[in-house]
Amino acid sequence: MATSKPKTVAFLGPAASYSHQVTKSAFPEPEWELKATTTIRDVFDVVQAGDATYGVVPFENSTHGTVTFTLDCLADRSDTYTDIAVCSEIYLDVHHFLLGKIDPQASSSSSEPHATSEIQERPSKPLTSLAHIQRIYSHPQAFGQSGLFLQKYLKGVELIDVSSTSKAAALAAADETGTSAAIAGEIAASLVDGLDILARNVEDRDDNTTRFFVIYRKGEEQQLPPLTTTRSGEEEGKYKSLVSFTVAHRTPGALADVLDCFKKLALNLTSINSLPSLIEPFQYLFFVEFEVGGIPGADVDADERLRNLEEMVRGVPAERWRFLGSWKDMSSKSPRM
Ligand SMILES: O=C(O)C(=O)Cc1ccccc1
Repeated sequence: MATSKPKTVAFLGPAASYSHQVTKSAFPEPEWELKATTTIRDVFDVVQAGDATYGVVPFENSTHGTVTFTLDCLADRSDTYTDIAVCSEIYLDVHHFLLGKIDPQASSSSSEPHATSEIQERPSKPLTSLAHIQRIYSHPQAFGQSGLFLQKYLKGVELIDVSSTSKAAALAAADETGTSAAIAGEIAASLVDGLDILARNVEDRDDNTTRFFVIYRKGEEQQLPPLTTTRSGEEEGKYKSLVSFTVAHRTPGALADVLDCFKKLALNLTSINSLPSLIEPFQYLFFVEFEVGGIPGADVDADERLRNLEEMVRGVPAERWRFLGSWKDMSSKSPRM
């Protein structure tokens, strides 16, 4: 079958978001055409519609936890994304900056040079006075990862959630009063005109890391995305899979019975999440991510383990069981930067 479609990858934009940074590193241009969307849901829509071969979405952060917008789309409680699955993961070290305009009233003595010591003090000190800042824009994840800094230096200042950190940077730059700031990445500071760096590394922890998923449409001829380089250079393959399901709401031990299937098949769990099922109040849809060992689709043992799991959970039973993909474990790896 001839494929005339351009190789497009959708990501949460605008340019200079963390999603853009990670997408560029894994899907270099001009080989890949990158398509910025306004929301995470748009990424799912574009991939489901077949208008992009892949989509890149943030899934979880080491400091602040699951990105609920992404989990909500994966939950797909209205059966809109029935063809979407995860085929890859990418880890990104995330260091946030406070960007805005330096207060022209601030005396120059208040602007301390930034000490680049090896062990950074947390929360890090602002580079200049922040007394003029009245509002801060950012993605809710970035606010959640920078709580110590905000609490110490910007207590009581209005925090405004927006769709991405790069959108936040654009909004702060557009405020001519100079009283708005954004929490965004260093790349936003250089790509968005008219912003000064007011503070560096405002994240609560130095090891702040976000894991992104690469999604695709099942059944499409899948050209695997380019492999990311490894921190240690090794290419040994452990694979992970993700499933979602509900269990009988009023049966004691129903969730334990499903989890017991993973135990019996020696499938090590790597994450568990839940969201309201929207079937009835306080019933939950569960997401279980687990190690499968070899390459699903190419390794007989891995395929058999997945088949056995599917069979076993049917007898327990798990309801609304959905297989959301398998991919190579990149937890010790980073994208090309
Ligand atoms: O808003 C962005 O830049 C994103 O790509 C989402 C996000 C926000 C905070 C940390 C990592 C990803």
